[in-house]
Amino acid sequence: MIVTAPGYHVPVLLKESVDGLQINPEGIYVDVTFGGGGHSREILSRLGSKGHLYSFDQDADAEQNIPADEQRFTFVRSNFRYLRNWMRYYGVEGIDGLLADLGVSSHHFDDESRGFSFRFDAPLDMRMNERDGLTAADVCNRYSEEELARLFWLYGELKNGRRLANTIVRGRADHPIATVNDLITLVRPLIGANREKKDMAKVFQALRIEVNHEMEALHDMLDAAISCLKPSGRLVVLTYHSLEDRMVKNYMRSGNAEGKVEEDFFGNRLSPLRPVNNKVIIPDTDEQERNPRSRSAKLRIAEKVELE
Ligand SMILES: C[S@@+](CC[C@H](N)C(=O)[O-])C[C@H]1O[C@@H](n2cnc3c(N)ncnc32)[C@H](O)[C@@H]1O
Repeated sequence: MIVTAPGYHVPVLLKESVDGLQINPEGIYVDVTFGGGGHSREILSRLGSKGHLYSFDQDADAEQNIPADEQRFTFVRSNFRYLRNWMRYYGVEGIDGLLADLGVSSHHFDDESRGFSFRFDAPLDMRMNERDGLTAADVCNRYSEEELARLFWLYGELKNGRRLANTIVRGRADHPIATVNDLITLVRPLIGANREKKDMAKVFQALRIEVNHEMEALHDMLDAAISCLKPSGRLVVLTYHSLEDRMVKNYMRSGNAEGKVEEDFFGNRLSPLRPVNNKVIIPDTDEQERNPRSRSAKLRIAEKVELE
């Protein structure tokens, strides 16, 4: 039976993603995005007494979902970009599979106090790890117009990124941006009423990705995953926007973010990973209806190749 943390987060493509790990009951697995623990609990349900699961989350709130399974489960309160160091710390020489379910959880969007959602007024924070780094308000107040335009364009895919950036820079000169409502008041006039929800979500997504350095962390984690996986070990990744999906796709095909495939003298491909599903897996209409937050999900699976 599949058990999930009620109210915290509904896991996406739960069966398909955990099936993708091809679990060996005695193997060592890593869930780098523990959240509500839905995927972790499903992995644990398929492990025997000698298997082990290490689950990462940088957000303290996730700790409330830690299962009582000390023998087979270790929670790592850290950014997943430090995966390799943590595996070394725990004396793990190779892992049989890694699952990543990227981004934030429903808990983040539903928490009225953390500034992830434009539905609630709160300090404009958006840090998953509240112990570290710039808040979204700091980004809005300190970044240059050029830097703001780049992040709205790149991480929000907003065509009017330049105008948004210019409006923020002019607005903050009168009144520093501190809260969700400060930001909404400034940018709302630039967003068409018929697209308000969609475009506001993109503005917030862009800031969240920047605040949490999500692309850089993903890059570092994928490099670390390649070096930690045993031959035939599985890499399973769920993404929610096109930039991160492109990076995952490139890594799975070529072992690097650029998608550049190295070849040996004879023209054989030298990629450390082999995609298992050439066609991306997405939630069916039933899951999309049950869980609207699954709508943008894309699942990719790859296997570590033993290079000679
Ligand atoms: C989409 S949720 C995962 C939900 C989980 N699969 C479940 O079934 O409940 C993503 C989680 O990963 C965490 N996270 C995102 N980026 C992270 C990073 N770079 N390092 C550690 N945790 C991260 C977030 O705090 C969030 O709790």
